Amino acid sequence: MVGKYTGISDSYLSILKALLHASVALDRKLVVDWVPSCDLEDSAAVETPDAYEKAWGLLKGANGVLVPGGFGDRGVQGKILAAKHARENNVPYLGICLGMQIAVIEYARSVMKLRDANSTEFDPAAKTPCVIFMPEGSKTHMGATMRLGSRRTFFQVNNCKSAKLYANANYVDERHRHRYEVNPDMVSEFEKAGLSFVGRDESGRRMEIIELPTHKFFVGTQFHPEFNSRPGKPSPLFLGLIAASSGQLEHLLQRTSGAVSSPTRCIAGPGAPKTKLRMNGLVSTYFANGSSIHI
Ligand SMILES: NC(=O)CC[C@H](N)C(=O)O
Repeated sequence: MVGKYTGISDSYLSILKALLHASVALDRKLVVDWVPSCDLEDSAAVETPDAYEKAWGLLKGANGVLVPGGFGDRGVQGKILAAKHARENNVPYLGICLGMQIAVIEYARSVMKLRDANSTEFDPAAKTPCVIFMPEGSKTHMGATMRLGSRRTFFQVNNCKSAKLYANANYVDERHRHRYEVNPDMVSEFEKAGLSFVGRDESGRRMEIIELPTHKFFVGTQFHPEFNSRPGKPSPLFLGLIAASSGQLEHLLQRTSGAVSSPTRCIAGPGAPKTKLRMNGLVSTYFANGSSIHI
């Protein structure tokens, strides 16, 4: 988990719970390594070399990377570097809200060679504004100008990983909390360069889900899937992240997209599950030993 408030354990509580719900459903013991995004930045190599080494060591050792939501520019460069690491090394990535926006910025800068690409949240005069303030908000009044609450996302393609995880639904309702969005005028340029916008709002102009089809699991959402995750009803995208991080994604996608029916697993011996119950078509089992996955 690469964030700004990693020292305060409650800051990302809903994310942590959502990771846990998904890990339980997939029989994996969750291990979260907290990586302060500032410590990944070049300046940290000079100012706090021990913290820099530690942060990069944790990031490179992770089976999956999650960049949660956030506001303001402190630590943003570190989050961009984390997204780049995940993208280039085929490490499963889930970017939520700001975590999606910085993945878009990273793609523009590294792949499309648009070095000036930025969000106008961090640089209001950005030459290549790939994330912009939503037109209907007020720049001067921060109160009550956020796009908040449950909104509908329509899948644009049905063979993408996120649509399969949501059981091939035509649309999903998830909760929002943001002021900025992907610049709709740059979307076709991004798509030509290989970044897919697989979920959009009803107008088709507001980007809700990004995916890199060639990557093991590289997904970003403008919405916050963690807010709808519950024990026994894990968020589909968190299931996807945990499954991809523990080598189970193909199997999970076959099940969630209805390609195969849910098999019941039989395991005998000392590592046999203590409890077995069925949730959402997933066989959920709890192991005494528990193979761990690191996020
Ligand atoms: N919740 C978030 O991550 C917000 C992202 C970004 N700061 C925005 O306002 O759009």
